Amino acid sequence: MARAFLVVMDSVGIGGAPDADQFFNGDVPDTGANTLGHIMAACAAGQAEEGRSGPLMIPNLERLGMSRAMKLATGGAAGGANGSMTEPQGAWGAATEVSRGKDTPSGHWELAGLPVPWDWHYFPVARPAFPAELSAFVAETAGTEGILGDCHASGTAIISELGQRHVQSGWPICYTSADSVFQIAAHEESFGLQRLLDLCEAVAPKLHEMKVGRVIARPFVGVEGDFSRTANRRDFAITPPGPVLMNWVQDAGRRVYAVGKIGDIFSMQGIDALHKGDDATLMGHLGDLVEGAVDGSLTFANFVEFDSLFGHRRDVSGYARQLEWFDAEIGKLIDRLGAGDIMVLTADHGNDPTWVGTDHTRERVPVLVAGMPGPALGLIGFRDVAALVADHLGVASD
Ligand SMILES: O=P(O)(O)O[C@H]1O[C@H](CO)[C@@H](O)[C@H]1O
Ligand SMILES: [Mn+2]
Ligand SMILES: [Mn+2]
Repeated sequence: MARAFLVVMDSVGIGGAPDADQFFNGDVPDTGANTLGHIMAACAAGQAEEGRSGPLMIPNLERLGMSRAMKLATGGAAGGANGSMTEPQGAWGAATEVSRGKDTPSGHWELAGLPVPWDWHYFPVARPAFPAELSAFVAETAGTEGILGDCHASGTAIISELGQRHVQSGWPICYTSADSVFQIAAHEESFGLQRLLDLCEAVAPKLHEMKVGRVIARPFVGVEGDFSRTANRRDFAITPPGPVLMNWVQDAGRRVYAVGKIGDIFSMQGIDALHKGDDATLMGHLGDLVEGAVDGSLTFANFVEFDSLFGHRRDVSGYARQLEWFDAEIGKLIDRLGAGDIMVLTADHGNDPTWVGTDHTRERVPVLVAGMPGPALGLIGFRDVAALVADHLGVASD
């Protein structure tokens, strides 16, 4: 029986969102943002030479139609990592989001068939960013006299700025971004990792009531001048407000495997087994599932490091390296798919590393389907990805 692998390259947008002018990095609208396109251009211009060199080489994504998808998304010139516009080997298209958020849960829920039915709550770009009553509640729950931060920030910048004050005072560092998030950074040793996770879990229901999408634990280690975040991040997200692709698959008696952040993003809804780790580890898990996932199953994977390590950090060379690594690894897995399997490669939003600010960018995303030769998918909606997967598995999509 056919299997499906749905793989989200977190933040690998391809430009062209028709409503980009309504989304911002600071005061600057996202109009013209194009994560992959601008990385390709920087590479071709010799401006992404750290740890790699020359034009972006992503031959496996190219053979599935990446450049064509970008041309379709933007209505513009082909671009292309290797300049090739050869006939794609799989079905390909570009998808547009309707949910009113350019964040990870919005993108993933809609890809799983459930556009977000509400407006998220965002915190203002001001100091303090949080209502006094909320800050007091967080401090009281933490058992501290107050909180640090209370502003929009980049997570790496704020631990370097406030890490030492945090270690000395014991107060948690609370910050937000253009996403609907409440993030708490704390030192794994001086504050305690478990204490941080417990704090996030305890305050999450109140923030979810406010329609803040996620409370995120951001543990870090190190000493003044050398603080660094660890892999122990945890997201406490609002539960999806209705059934999603994974429920449809389970309801048909099939098995659902999740790889990476998918468990957090969907609060484990509709998931039988979860595999976690950094992206290299996740690629190993995905390979094991290409070998061993049972017939008729869905595997839903997220590779987050494009976004977290490079997009938010506006690191063009790093993003290009990650794309080239991912392309080489995913190419091996595509070649190992069984007869009747499909692998859908897509993304949840953009995060253009050449753009201003440090936040996501509103973009269309690629939809490249290995194992499904056929006509171009054209310009579709995010939720059509769920329908495509459900249809392939032969499960009802409602
Ligand atoms: O700057 P860091 O802490 O990585 O935060 C980023 O990660 C958050 C969640 O993905 C985004 O909302 C953005 O703020
Ligand atoms: Mn994301
Ligand atoms: Mn992000």
